[in-house]
Amino acid sequence: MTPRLTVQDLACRRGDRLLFRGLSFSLEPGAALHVRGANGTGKSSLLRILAGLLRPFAGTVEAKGRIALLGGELPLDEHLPLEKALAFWNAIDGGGFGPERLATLGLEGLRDVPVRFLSTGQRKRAAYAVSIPAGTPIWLLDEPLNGLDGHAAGVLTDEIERHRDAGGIVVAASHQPLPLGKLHAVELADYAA
Ligand SMILES: Nc1ncnc2c1ncn2[C@@H]1O[C@H](COP(=O)(O)OP(=O)(O)OP(=O)(O)O)[C@@H](O)[C@H]1O
Repeated sequence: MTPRLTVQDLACRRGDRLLFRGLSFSLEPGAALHVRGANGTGKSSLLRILAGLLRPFAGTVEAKGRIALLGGELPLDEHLPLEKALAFWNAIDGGGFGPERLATLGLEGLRDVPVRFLSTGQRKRAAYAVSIPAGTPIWLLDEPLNGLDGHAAGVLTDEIERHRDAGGIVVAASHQPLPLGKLHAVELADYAA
């Protein structure tokens, strides 16, 4: 299936505040959208709407293809060693984080370390491992490079670009510049209610 992500006239309300409204875009294979905006403008909320985890206040989201979300939290048991915590999800959805994936993400030396002891950047790399399964066509990435050192940021940037070259779609929310080619951008302040 050729992936596509189309949003029409989207509005988001959190609590009693309308964060943005009138947002529309359509992404084709290979496209990447940078969602920009100051803290609290609704970047994470938009990603959760796109992932189907939050109901929009108005408008529609049409996704063709499976969606993976790299959110702000690490969905791993904090008390388990990293390898066992990942294996839990591997058993459930046949995730693709074998030894090769751990090596790519620089996690192979951390298999026996309890998740709660991982550093900020290590947690981010583990989040990629568990949240972005190989072969998922639409990637939603919340602050994709925050906390990563230069090497890890390069590895993940290359991975994102390879995903696009293979026809994948990326929506990345960040208030920092993203070193990705041919980026579309949307500034949430332009859609503030
Ligand atoms: N469950 C909730 N109920 C009410 N308000 C919420 C809820 N979750 C988030 N908000 C509010 O919605 C607004 C947008 O939050 P969101 O996390 O989407 O912003 P953001 O642009 O991603 O911010 P940041 O750059 O700080 O990560 C914030 O003011 C936040 O307090």
